[in-house]
Amino acid sequence: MPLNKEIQPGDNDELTRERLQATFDTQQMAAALWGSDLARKRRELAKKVDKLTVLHDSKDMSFMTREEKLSENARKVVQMFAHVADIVEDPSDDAEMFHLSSNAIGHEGHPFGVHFVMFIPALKAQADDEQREKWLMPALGLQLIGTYAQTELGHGTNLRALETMATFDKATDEFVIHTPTVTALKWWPGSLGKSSNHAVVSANLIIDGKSYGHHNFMVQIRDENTHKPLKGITVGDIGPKMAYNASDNGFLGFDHHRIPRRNMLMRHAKVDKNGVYTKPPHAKIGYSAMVHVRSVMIGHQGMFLGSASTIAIRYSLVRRQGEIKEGSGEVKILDYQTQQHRLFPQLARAYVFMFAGKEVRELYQKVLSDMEKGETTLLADLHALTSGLKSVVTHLCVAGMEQCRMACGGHGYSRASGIPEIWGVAVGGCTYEGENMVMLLQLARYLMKAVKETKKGKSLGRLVDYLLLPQDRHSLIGRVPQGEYGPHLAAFEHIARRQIFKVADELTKLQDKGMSKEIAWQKKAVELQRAARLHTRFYLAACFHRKVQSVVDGRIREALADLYHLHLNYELLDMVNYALEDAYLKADQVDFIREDMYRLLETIRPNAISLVDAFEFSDRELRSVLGRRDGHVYENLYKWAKESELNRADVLPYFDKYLKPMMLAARQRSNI
Ligand SMILES: CCCCCCCCCC/C=C\CCCCCCC/C=C/C(=O)SCCNC(=O)CCNC(=O)[C@H](O)C(C)(C)COP(=O)(O)OP(=O)(O)OC[C@H]1O[C@@H](n2cnc3c(N)ncnc32)[C@H](O)[C@@H]1OP(=O)(O)O
Ligand SMILES: Cc1cc2nc3c(=O)[nH]c(=O)nc-3n(C[C@H](O)[C@H](O)[C@H](O)COP(=O)(O)OP(=O)(O)OC[C@H]3O[C@@H](n4cnc5c(N)ncnc54)[C@H](O)[C@@H]3O)c2cc1C
Repeated sequence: MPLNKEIQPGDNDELTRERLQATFDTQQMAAALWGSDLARKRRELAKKVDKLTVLHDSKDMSFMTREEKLSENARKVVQMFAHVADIVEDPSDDAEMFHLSSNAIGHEGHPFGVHFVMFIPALKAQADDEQREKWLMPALGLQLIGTYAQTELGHGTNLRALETMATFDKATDEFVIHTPTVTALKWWPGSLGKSSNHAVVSANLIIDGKSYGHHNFMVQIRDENTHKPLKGITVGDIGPKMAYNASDNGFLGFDHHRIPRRNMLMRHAKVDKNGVYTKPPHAKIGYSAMVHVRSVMIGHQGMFLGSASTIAIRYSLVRRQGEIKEGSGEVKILDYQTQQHRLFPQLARAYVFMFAGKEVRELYQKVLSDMEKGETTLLADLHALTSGLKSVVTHLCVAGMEQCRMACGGHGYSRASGIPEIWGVAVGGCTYEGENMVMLLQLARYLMKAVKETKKGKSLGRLVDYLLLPQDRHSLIGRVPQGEYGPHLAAFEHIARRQIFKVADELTKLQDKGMSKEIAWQKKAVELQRAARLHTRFYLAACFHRKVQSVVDGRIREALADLYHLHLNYELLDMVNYALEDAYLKADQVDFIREDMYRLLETIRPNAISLVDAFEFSDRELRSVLGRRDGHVYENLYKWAKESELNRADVLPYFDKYLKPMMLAARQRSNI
C-alpha cells in the first residue's frame, strides 16, 4: 500500500515514482498539519465541490474583467450558501467555511469577504445582547451584507487621528455621522464599494462638544431592496488593485447622516439617553475585530505559502532542464542543490506558520471567552503576539512565494502558474490589519515593558519568560551531539534576548543623557523592530519544536523533524550576523550549520512531493496549471493559453487600425 495517497491512474509516471518513495503516510501528515478532524472535513468537502458544477469557475478568472470577476464570485458565493448544508458538517465553523470558500471561490474576494472576517466578529465581541439579536442573527442568516469601515483616505495606521464624527443629539436620541473633510472619507473597506448594505463604522464619539475617541457604530448604508445608497451617504469602489480584484474595496462619506443612539456597539463602552458615557473595561477592547483577523491570518498565510510551495515543487519534479553528468540525460530541476535550497526552506516555513496559526487561534479563543466575562488580562499578550506574527509571517510568506515563482522560471511568471494571484493576495497582508512595521513596533513596546519587569526579577507573561534566563557566552552548536538540536533553538533565544536587552539599554542611555522617551524611541526604531522580528522568529522556531515533540507516529515525527532542523539551520544562517556580533557563534560553527543544512536538503528530497501532497490542496483549490496533482503540465499550459481572449480571432482590430497603416506608410515611404 503506497504511503502517498495521492497516487492515481493516469498520473504522470515521474510523479508516481516520486510518490512511491514517501517514508510516511500523507493523510497522517495532513492530520498533523490541519488537525485530523479538519483534514478529513477538507477532503470530504473538496470531493463534494468537485461534483457540484454550479460551484465551478465558469472560466479561468485570469481571463475576466473586474466586473465579470465580481459577478462570478457573487454567483458562486450564493450557490455555496444554497448548498452549504450538503457540503460542510458545521456551517458555523469558520475553519470549515474558509476551506469551502477557498475551494469554490478562491482568494480574490467576494461580496461576503469582510462580512465573515470582521463584521460578524465585531458584532460578536462588541454588540450587547439586544444588538446581537438585532444584527448578528440577520448577519449570520445572510439577510444583510456587512463590512468594517475604519480606515480613512487620510489615516489608516493612526486611529486616534480618524476624522469621521458621531455627534450625540440628546434631543432626538440619535448620533449624527459626518465626514467633515475629503481625508475623512472611509477608504479601503472590503466589499463596501458595490456589495454591502451595512457597515460597522469607526467614528469619534462626541457628546456635548467633548470627544471620547473613536467607537464603532452600526450604519445601514444602502436600501435593502433597491440597493441604492441611503440619503446622506456617498459610496463607491476605489478602483483596481495589485490583486484581490474580485473584491470591491470602497469609499464612503456621510453628510450629517442620522442613526439611533442604540446603533453604537454597546457591549463594553456605552452612552445612555442623557449622554452619560461609560468607559469600556479595557481601552483597546474596540480593536478586537482587528486582533481576530490578525490571529486568523497566520495560518492562512502559511497556507498561501504552502500553495506556492506545492506548485513549485510539483513542477520542479516534472520539469527537466540541463544535465548534472554529461551524457546521462536532462535532470529534474529539483535535483539541483540550488533549487532544493530555494524551495525546501519555504516549505518548512509554510509548515511552521500553519502550526503557529493553530496555537495563536487557541489563545485568541481563550481571550475572547475571558472578554465575555469582562476579563482582559491576556489581551496585551495576544496583541503583542499577533502583531509580531502577523508582520513576520506575511513578510516571510511573500519573500518565500517570490522564491517559488522564480523557481518555476518563465512559467512562474505566467498567471497559469497560479502564483501571481496568491502572491498578490498574500502581499496585501503586509499592509492590511496594521502595516507590518507599525505592528512590529507595537510588539517592541511590549518587549521594552518586559525588560523593565525582568529587571525587577518578574516576567511580563509566558511569551517573555525567557528574558529572565541568563545569557550563555558561546553556542554549543557542533560542540555536543546534535540530538534534538537544542543548541540551535538556544541560539534563537540568545539572539532575540541579546537584541532586546541591547536596544533597551540604548534607550535608557539616550534618556539618561536627557533625551525624551519619544525621541529616543525614534533614534532606535529600526533596532526596536529588529528586536520584535527576532523575538517572533524565536517564537516560531520554538513552536515548531513543540509540534515535533507532540507527534506520536514515528515516521511523521521523523519527516517533520527533518523539516524542523532545516528550518533551524536556514533561519539561523539568515540572521547569523546577530550571532557573530558578540562571537556567540564561531566561523567553524557557521560552517557546521551550513553543511548540516546541505545534508538535510538531500534527506528531504525523496519526501518532497509527499510533504506538499500532505497539504491536500485539490486542483480546484490550487488553480494552477503548473501545480496540477497529475503532473500533466505542458499539454494543459497549451490548452490554457488557447483560452486567452486574444486568441478569439487570428487578427485583432488593432492590427488594421494602427499597425497595418503604419507599415503601409513605411513601405510607401521606402518605395519613394
Ligand atoms: C463565505 C464564507 C466565508 C466564511 C469565512 C470564515 C472566516 C474565515 C476567515 C478568513 C480570514 C482571512 C482572510 C483575509 C481576508 C482579507 C480581509 C482584509 C480585511 C482588512 C481589514 C483591515 O485592514 S481593517 C483596518 C485595520 N487597521 C489597522 O490595523 C490599524 C492599525 N493601527 C492600530 O491598530 C493602532 O492605531 C495602533 C495599535 C498602531 C496604535 O493604537 P493607539 O490607540 O494609538 O495606541 P498606542 O498609544 O500605540 O498604544 C496604547 C496601548 O494600547 C495597546 N494596544 C494597542 N492596540 C491594542 C490591541 N489591539 N489590543 C490590546 N492592546 C492594544 C498598546 O500596546 C499600548 O499598550 P501600552 O501598555 O501602553 O504599551
Ligand atoms: C487589501 C486591503 C484590504 C483592506 N481592507 C480594509 C477594510 O476592510 N477595512 C478597513 O477599515 N481598512 C482596510 N484596509 C486598510 C488598511 O487597514 C490600511 O491600509 C493599513 O492599516 C495601513 O494604513 P495606511 O494605509 O494608512 O498606511 P500608512 O500608515 O500611511 O503607512 C505608510 C508608511 O508609513 C509608515 N508609518 C505609519 N505610521 C508609522 C509609525 N507610527 N511609525 C513608523 N512608521 C509608520 C508605515 O510603516 C508605512 O511604511 C485594507 C487595505 C488593503 C491593502
